[in-house]
Amino acid sequence: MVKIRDTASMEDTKEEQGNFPLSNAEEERIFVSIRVRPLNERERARHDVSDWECISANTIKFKNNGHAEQRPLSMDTYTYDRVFGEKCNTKQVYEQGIKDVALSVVRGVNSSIFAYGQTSSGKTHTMTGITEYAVRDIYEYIEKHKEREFVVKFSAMEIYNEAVRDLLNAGATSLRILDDPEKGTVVEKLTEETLRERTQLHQLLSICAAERTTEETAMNEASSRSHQILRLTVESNPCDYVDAARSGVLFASVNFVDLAGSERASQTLSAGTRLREGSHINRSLLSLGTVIRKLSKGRNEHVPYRDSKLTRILQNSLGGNARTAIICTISPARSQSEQSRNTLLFAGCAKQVTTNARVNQVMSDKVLVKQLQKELARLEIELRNSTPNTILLRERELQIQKMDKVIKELTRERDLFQSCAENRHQSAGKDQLLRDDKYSASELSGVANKLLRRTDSASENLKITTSSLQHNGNSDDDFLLDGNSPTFAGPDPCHGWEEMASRVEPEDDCKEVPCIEIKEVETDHKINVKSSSGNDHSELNPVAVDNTNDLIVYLLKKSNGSSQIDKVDQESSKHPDINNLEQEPATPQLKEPQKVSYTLPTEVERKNSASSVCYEDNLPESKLQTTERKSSGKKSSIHERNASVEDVESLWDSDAEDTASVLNFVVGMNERAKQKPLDEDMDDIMVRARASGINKRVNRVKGVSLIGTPEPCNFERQLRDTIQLWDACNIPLVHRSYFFLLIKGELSDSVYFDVELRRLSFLRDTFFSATNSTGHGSDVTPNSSLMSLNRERKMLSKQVHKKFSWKEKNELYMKWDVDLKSKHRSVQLAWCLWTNTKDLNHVRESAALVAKLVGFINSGEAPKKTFGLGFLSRRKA
Ligand SMILES: Nc1ncnc2c1ncn2[C@@H]1O[C@H](COP(=O)(O)OP(=O)(O)OP(=O)(O)O)[C@@H](O)[C@H]1O
Repeated sequence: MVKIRDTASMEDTKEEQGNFPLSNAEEERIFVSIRVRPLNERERARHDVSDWECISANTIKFKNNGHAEQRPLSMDTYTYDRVFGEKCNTKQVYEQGIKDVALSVVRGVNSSIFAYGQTSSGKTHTMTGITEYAVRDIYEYIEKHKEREFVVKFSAMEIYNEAVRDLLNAGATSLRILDDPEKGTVVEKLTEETLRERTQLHQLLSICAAERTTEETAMNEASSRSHQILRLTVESNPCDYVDAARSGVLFASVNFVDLAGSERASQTLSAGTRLREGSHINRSLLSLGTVIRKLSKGRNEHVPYRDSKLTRILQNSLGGNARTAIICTISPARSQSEQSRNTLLFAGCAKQVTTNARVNQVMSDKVLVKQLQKELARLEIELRNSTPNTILLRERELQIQKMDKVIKELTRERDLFQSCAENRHQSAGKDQLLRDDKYSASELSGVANKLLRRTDSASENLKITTSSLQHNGNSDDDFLLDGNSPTFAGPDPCHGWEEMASRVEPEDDCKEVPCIEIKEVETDHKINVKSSSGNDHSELNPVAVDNTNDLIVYLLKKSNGSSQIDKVDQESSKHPDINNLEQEPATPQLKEPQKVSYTLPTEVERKNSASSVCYEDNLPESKLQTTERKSSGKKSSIHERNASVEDVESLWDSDAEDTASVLNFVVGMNERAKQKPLDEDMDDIMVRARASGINKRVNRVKGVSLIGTPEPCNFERQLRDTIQLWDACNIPLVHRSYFFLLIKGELSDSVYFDVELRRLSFLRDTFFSATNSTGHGSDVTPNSSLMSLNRERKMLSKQVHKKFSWKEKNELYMKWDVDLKSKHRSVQLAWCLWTNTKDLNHVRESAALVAKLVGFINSGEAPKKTFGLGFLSRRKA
């Protein structure tokens, strides 16, 4: 449905549309007119008088003429759209209102013209003329507008006793009433008429008019007892003043309805067939009246259109999609006054009814198919033309997405570096102070770089081999492997960081940082000689022993015998705690030493003992001799001199405190033992050593040669095994750091190592045995451990990147700058990765821990090489 457009373009059609304004046709009242016929012959014969007078164009007045017997009417004037008196002809009735409604059909607007009134009031007489005029005007309009195509369909039906008959097909059965969603109520089996059938229509109308003329003479005897409907349906292409698509078809119909007489049955004095006819007529008219009355009230209540065939067929015309005009005909005779009054009341109700007419546009099947075909062709053309563009567009969208990603990544990096730059700028003052400090971050980071590089080369040789012992170079590049540094078989924890360190800040200065000497490591571990490896040392061959400790024990046993060792143990049990010697002044009275039985009962230890490479075992005899010569070159040869306090002091004062030197010393002691009992000299040595305040070295001497306290090789082995297991189990650096904080160079350290080794071996055997085939022990190579570290680092890196937002990371970096005083981004990042946590408090604690570690390392109290953060240590002054 398309609403009628209220535009100036409609003005040119007003002339032919008459007075009925189309612009207000969207919602309008039913056009109601009254026509009063003249008194007919019969009425005149009865000397009936006319009681109705049209006092204006739209007002009719009842003339009471002073007849006393006449029941007074409730009102005597009635106003309608138009009233036509006795002297008005049908053409005037048509021209003054009906024409405009009837011609709406050519513009696609439904219309209906009713004739309502009592029998013989002139309904048929009026409608016959109006239909003729309307059809004539419609055809004239069609002929006048040759630019438009019209299809006119004509049908005539009769509703008689609630049955619909086709008046143009006498033999047809009753017609069924169907509901069309687009065209409204239609009657099946419509007879189509074209312009060529115009003659037939006129013939029909002429016949009707002739019949009515005959009826006039017979009056009620020829009265129509049915409702006759002539329907003219017009299909056309849209006119200019309708806002409709050109491809649509206007579809409208005009109904000319000649109703049956509205008189009451009682007034007809009929019976039988007439009564039955009247009941049906009254039923239809009663329904029509009810519909009109309900519509006139304007309420949204149910309108009983389906109560009768008449109202059902005229549903659209009554308050629906149609313009409607009702001509109420009345007889002026006084004898018909009450009927006339009823008709006027009906007209008054009808006047209140509004309809909502619209232009009906219907897509015919042919037009619809054509339109769809056109649309399909257009879309196909568009698709063909747009295909390359679509592909190109998608490619460009992908490019844009990629560029967006790159831009975001670059923006992120830029922001990160900007924040770094700001942090550095803010801490410039602090940096200045740090530069003055020997422990400045830049120095540390530079040192870290260099150490990392060195560690890299060193890690390739980390397996303890004879060659590593042979290495005694003093060059800075090899300082990590010099004899003063504790060596271990595991991979360097720093190794995995070197790549990041060198990548992030390759320009860092590399400063030499000598390792903390091994002599600073307090190795006060006591070892129960008998349980060091579970071997029977009395049967040991010096070449076949597994480790240094076993070798020492073997040598001692060989020189002094088991009884001597037992004696030493007994003697040592009387000695005071060696740790107390540091705090207490030197005194010749020995305190009872703390006896800590260091047992290695675990399978891990036993495996290590069997698999770990022993310095001495792998030390070729020729090299050993070389070492001995070197030692003898510096100090008086132990082989040549018997061990004495001077020997011990000079030995520990010397820089050659490597394991080989210790072994040389032990060998010398062994040879000396062959000549003279050892206990006297050793007691003498101990007393004098304490007096000279070199208790650490005394402890070490004791550990090496007298009472079996932990000696360097054992400590190194524990450390090495621990680190290997750390690597094998991917133990985070934070744990390693905490562990090293426990190590204070005391006898109790062995307990920590023991527990740690047990725990790690359990972890490795339980969780890492399947994934890490190399496991722990000599199979762990630096390369494999490095790969493991890198894997762990990558894994943690992913986790950290997921866990930390950039804001958190920046906060973390800032915290690092403050706490660690390190601008070395790679160190910070590495720590961040290793800590593997999102809890910033924990990270801060870790940072504080690292700072503490750095201080710990710098103070010389920790074996820096054993720390993953050893490279952070400063150059010794
Ligand atoms: N305006 C008129 N001028 C002259 N004669 C008229 C007029 N109206 C009606 N008549 C005549 O009155 C007679 C009855 O008219 P008509 O048949 O049209 O009435 P009706 O309302 O159709 O009756 P029915 O309901 O019984 O069909 C006819 O002979 C007709 O010629």
